[in-house]
Amino acid sequence: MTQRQYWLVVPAAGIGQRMQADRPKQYLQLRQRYILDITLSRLLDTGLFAGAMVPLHPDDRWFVGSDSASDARILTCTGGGDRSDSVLSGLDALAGRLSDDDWVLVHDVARPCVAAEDIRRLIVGLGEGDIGGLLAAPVSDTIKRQAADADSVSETVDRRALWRAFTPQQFRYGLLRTALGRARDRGVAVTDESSALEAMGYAPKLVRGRTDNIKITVPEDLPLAGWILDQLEHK
Ligand SMILES: Nc1ccn([C@@H]2O[C@H](COP(=O)(O)OP(=O)(O)OP(=O)(O)O)[C@@H](O)[C@H]2O)c(=O)n1
Ligand SMILES: C[C@](O)(CO)[C@H](O)COP(=O)(O)O
Repeated sequence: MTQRQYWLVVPAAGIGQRMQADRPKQYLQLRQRYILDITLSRLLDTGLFAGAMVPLHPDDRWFVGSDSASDARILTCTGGGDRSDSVLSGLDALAGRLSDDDWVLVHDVARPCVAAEDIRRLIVGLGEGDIGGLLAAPVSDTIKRQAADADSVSETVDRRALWRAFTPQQFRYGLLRTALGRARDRGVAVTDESSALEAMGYAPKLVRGRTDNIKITVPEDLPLAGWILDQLEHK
């Protein structure tokens, strides 16, 4: 049987508007390291991947000074206007290195607390026959739908079948490239890879992941991520 390669695409072309910092959030520091360097080393140190493609903002001036810039396992390309454009640019830039059946794991650069055990659970949980899937966790809060005035509750939503989508999200290279290309061509907005596959009628697999795999989004997430990393590294 052919041994399939596993590659990473780590979109890092965002500007971090909600973080309100003086630079994109992936270049803020946690324990004297860029978030980008922490995320990439936690992924690559698993030893599971052939390499990582990292789409960057066209005006990025920080990557060149990062530890990752001198890591031969890491390639870069220019990202796009939204996350899905950046991921598609990354997949396009990998053309010729992967065959359609190789696996790609897409992981937000803004999720540095990803645990190696979660990555392994995702890869093992998706059999060779599967189209792919994602790390996710069942919603645990009571969920409200806002009313038209945006200030009050219209209803409480039944949460029993609701999951929060995380990354990594793992799909076959060829199918993911096709799905994201179609979503773009049809003007379908997709905020994750699974949505692009769902739009083609596929049902990606949900693999339960750790809820401390947070996406650093707003300022209060930064100290929380530092604390989570301390716990993960002292286990
Ligand atoms: N055009 C874009 C937008 C986002 N991303 C990446 O997609 C991931 C998730 O996006 P998000 O957390 O929303 O990051 P930002 O877009 O940077 O944040 P904001 O929405 O607050 O501006 C991040 O790793 C981000 O760098 C990207 O590669 N290209
Ligand atoms: C991919 C993702 O992190 C899954 O939760 C999320 O969809 C990214 O969304 P954002 O709109 O870019 O924050």
